[in-house]
Amino acid sequence: MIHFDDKAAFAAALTDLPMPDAAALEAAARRQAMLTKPAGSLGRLEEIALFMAGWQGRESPCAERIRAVIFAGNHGVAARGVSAFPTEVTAQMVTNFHNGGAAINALAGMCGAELSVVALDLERPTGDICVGPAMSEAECLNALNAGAAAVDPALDLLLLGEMGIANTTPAAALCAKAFGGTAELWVGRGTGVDTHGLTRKTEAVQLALALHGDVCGDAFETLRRLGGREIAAMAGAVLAARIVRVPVMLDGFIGCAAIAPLAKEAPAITGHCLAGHVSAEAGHGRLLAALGLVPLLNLHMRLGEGSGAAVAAQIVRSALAAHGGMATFAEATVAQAL
Ligand SMILES: Cc1cc2ncn([C@H]3O[C@H](COP(=O)(O)O)[C@@H](O)[C@H]3O)c2cc1C
Ligand SMILES: O=C(O)c1cccnc1
Repeated sequence: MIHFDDKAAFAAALTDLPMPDAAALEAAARRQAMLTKPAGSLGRLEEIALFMAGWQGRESPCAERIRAVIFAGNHGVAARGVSAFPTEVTAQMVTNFHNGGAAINALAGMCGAELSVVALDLERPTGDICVGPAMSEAECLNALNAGAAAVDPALDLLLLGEMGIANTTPAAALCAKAFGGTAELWVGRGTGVDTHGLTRKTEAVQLALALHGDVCGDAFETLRRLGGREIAAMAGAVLAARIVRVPVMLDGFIGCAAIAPLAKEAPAITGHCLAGHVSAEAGHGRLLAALGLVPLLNLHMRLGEGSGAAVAAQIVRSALAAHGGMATFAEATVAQAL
């Protein structure tokens, strides 16, 4: 299991990212070329099969062991009226996840994922990012390691989700810090705030950037100051998954914002990540473009929880079913292209 001993270990891991298995990639590409279809006719399904082959290190990758992890955390900035819902909903939804009643329970079931829920100190919200750092160094490191601990090297695919009332606000701050642009450019309606709520979010992001913008020296410090526990956990999970070459399916705006500070330092961090979907949250499309990711789906979802990632995992399963299950031209005695 991966564990980051201190922030220096986290920073060091970010500068030493493993790459996919070139031999497996080549073998998978050779197999792909022999399957009974015109070259490229399965479009992105072919790319996904090669992506999975490279990270799993085998010619015929599989999607049997899929885990969806939902990290939950509470946010001090919620007190500024930046969400349409009260903060109790975070813990209530955690109970709902355990009872099987949330969207992600149904959707994880459909893609064959086991669901794991990691509640991170819900009774202790982070500090309000407008007046101080979200977390102490120890809290941030703990959150990163909670994410790393959710990564089992034996997984075929890891889906990352989150639950945390108000977390689209720190997510917007992380995007603005990593990729520039005004607060307005990155804030969106989240759970459905009205125009006044949107103004309060914009102001909160502006205050947070004014306070921390110049002192976020690296990815750890940025996550610590502007992020939140579930956000840092997703970042830790992405980096840990990379170390053990487990491919990751990202979900919506918050999950992608979690890796923005990492991507600013090490753009290659997205190499083992697929973007499940582009959510309806205003900044998500722009964020995906900045991360260099092309979403698999655009279903106008704006839920979080890993819901879009779980739907997209079914596309991965389809890609691998074709890649592993189709006959070759030789096996099926089908004539090849002229
Ligand atoms: C019942 C309910 C279930 C959810 N599941 C995910 N979210 C999503 O909404 C929150 C972010 O939006 P904001 O920043 O506006 O609070 C996060 O918890 C996210 O996971 C939910 C929100 C609610 C209300
Ligand atoms: O993009 C998301 O995942 C999202 C958007 C709004 C609210 N919660 C999550």
